[in-house]
Amino acid sequence: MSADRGEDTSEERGASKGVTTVRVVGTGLIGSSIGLALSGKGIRVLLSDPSPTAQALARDLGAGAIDDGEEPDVVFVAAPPDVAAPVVADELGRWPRAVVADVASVKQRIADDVRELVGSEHLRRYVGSHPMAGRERSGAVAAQVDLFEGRTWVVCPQPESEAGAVAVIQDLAARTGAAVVTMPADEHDAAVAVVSHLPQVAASLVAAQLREVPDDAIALAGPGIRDVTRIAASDPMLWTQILAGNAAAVAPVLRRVADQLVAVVESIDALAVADPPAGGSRGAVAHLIADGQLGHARIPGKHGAAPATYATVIVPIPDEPGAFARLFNDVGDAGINLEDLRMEHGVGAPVGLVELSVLPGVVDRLRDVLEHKGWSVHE
Ligand SMILES: NC(=O)c1ccc[n+]([C@@H]2O[C@H](COP(=O)([O-])OP(=O)(O)OC[C@H]3O[C@@H](n4cnc5c(N)ncnc54)[C@H](O)[C@@H]3O)[C@@H](O)[C@H]2O)c1
Ligand SMILES: O=C(O)C(=O)C[C@]1(C(=O)O)C=C[C@@H](O)C=C1
Repeated sequence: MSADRGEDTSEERGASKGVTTVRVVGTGLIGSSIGLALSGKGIRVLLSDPSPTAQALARDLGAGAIDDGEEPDVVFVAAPPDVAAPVVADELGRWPRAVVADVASVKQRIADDVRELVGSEHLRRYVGSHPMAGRERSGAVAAQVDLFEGRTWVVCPQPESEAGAVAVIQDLAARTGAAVVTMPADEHDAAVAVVSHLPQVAASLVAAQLREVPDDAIALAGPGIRDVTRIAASDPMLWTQILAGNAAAVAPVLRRVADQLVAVVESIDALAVADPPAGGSRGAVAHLIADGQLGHARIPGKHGAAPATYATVIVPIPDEPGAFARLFNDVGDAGINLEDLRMEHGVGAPVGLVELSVLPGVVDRLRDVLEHKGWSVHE
C-alpha cells in the first residue's frame, strides 16, 4: 500500500489510464463537480442519487449520464458524512471489481465504520479521500467544472488499501486539476480540525452576532466582515455531521481558542477604563494581532505553493452587462495573469468594486494598462 505522505508527482500519474467508467453516488455540489471535471477528461460518468431531482439536475448540467446499471471501474461516494460509510459498504458489495472512494470531510471515523460493516479483507478496494475545495452552497446547481483546480485533494489510504487502488484515486484526483497529498486518516482529521472546522465555527459565531444588529449598523459592513463570514452561509445539516464526525479532534482546538479568547477579553477589559494601568494589556493585544499575522502568512498559495503575497488593485466597474468581460479583456490583452479576484457590491450605488490580485512585479504595468484603457484604479 502507498500510505507515504507527500505530493503526487506527474511521474506517478497514469494509474487511471484503464479507467473508462466512474460512478458518482450523491450528485450534490461535490459529486456533480467531480462529474463535470471527469466528463471533461473523456471519462464516462454515471450519476446516482436517491433524490431523482438531484440526479436529473446533475445530468442536465453536464455532470454525466443517469446510471443505467453498467459496471463502473471506480465509484466516488459524495453523500453526506453520516451516510458515507454504509453507502461505501453497499458499493463495495455491489461492484466487486471497482475501487470505491469517498470524499467526505472526515476520514478516520468513516474508515472505521466501513471496516466494521464489510470486514478488513474488503477494505483493499476502499480509499478515503477529501478534496479541500468546496463552497458555502449545496447541490448540483452550485457545482463547478474547475472546483478542484489548484486545490489540495487529500488521499487517506487505510493499512488494507491496495497500492493500485490508492494510485487510481490519486490519479483521478490529479486529473481534476487538484494537487494530491497523501496522509493517514487520523493526521488528516487533526489537520482539518484547525484549517477547516475551526474556521467554520469561528465564521458562524461572528456572523451570528449580526442577527440583532440594527440595520444602520449592518449598512456599514465592509470587506472585513464579508471576508470573515463567507462560509457562515454553509449548510447547517452538513456541518453538524462534519463537526460530530470529527468532534474528538475539534474539541481541543476550540478549547484552546476559548482560553485565548478569555485572555483577550481580560486585556481589553483592562484597557476599557479611562486611565488604563500599565499592566501589559496593550502588549497582549498587539501580540494577538501579530500572532495572527504569522499564522496568516503560512497559508499556502495556489497549487500548494509557498505562501504568495500578491499586490492588489481595486477597480470600480459599472453594474451593467459586459463590464466584467471588458475589464478581463483589457487585463488579458496586456498578458497579465490574474492570481485572484474578488468583487464587492457598493451599498446603494450602481457600481461594483473588483479587487484584482497579481504578482507584485506586474502591478505597476497593470495599473498603467487599465488607466490607459479608461478605468479608474485604486490601491
Ligand atoms: N461542501 C463542501 O464544501 C465539501 C467539500 C469537500 C467535501 N465535502 C464532502 O462531500 C460530501 C457531499 O457534500 P456536498 O457539499 O456535495 O453536499 P450536497 O448536499 O450538495 O450533496 C449531497 C448529495 O448526497 C445525496 N444523498 C443523500 N443521502 C444519500 C445516500 N444515502 N446515498 C447517496 N446519496 C445521498 C443528496 O441527495 C445530495 O444530492 C460530504 O460528505 C461532504 O463532507 C463537502
Ligand atoms: O470554501 C468553502 O466554502 C469551504 O469551506 C471549503 C472547505 C474548507 O476549505 O474548509 C470546507 C469543507 C470541506 O470539507 C472542504 C473544503
